[in-house]
Amino acid sequence: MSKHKLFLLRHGEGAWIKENRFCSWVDQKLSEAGIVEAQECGRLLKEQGYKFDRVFTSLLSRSIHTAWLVIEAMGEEWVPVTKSWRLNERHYGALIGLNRAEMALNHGEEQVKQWRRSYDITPPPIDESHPYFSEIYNDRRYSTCDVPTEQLPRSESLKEVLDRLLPYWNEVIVPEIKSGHTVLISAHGNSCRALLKHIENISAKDIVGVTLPTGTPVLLELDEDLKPVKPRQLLGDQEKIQAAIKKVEDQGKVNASSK
Ligand SMILES: O=C(OP(=O)(O)O)[C@H](O)COP(=O)(O)O
Repeated sequence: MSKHKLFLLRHGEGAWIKENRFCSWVDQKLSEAGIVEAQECGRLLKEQGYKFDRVFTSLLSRSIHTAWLVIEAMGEEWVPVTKSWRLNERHYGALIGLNRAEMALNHGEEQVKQWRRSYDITPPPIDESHPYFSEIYNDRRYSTCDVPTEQLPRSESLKEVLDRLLPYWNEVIVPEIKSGHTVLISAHGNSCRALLKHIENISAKDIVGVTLPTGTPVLLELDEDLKPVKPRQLLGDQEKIQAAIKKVEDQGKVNASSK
């Protein structure tokens, strides 16, 4: 029987989604469309009668703004919001800022798919010569983390995302859920995929086929041990959701719309 409801949300569209660039730890804001997506998401959740007691976000503005817009649209701005780097998007290393369609042209679509969706392939690391290195590592927010800046990732596979996320999940989020609180996690495509892999016990092979669109809440109904009691539900118009998933998948093809 379902005892707990947990909501995972990939933030609304970010500015670089239009440009088809790997965004990752670069702090791009929501686009105009992303703002609307987050507001519509909040309205949908309200209409369906859901309420949150705790909200968790990454340290990246797009996940924080999405959370704010959602709870504002629900008329629930008072709900506590807690932020951690451990919910940040996967660190895409040297791929940060690159265009996916150009990458597919240069390295092949299959290689780009492996970089994007495989479980244990780590992209090449970012180094000091990378155009976004200092913007990321000199940002004041990363001096507040529970590890020194030098120990923050320089590139991550999905497995490595799960490794850094799990302590936070187990020590901070799980106790909130078990105490009876309904939790929204407003995070990113791959930090949500890592968490889904863990909660739903998805195999390394099958996680390759899991893609999350922006601004679409994923409802997980869990038993007292936080095991799913039914398949995950992506809330909203199912046709639009399927089209949005395909659009994300197609970003890694040579003929993707924005190059
Ligand atoms: O920043 C990113 O994800 P986000 O938009 O969920 O924060 C990544 O660049 C997503 O890229 P991917 O869909 O190729 O894994």
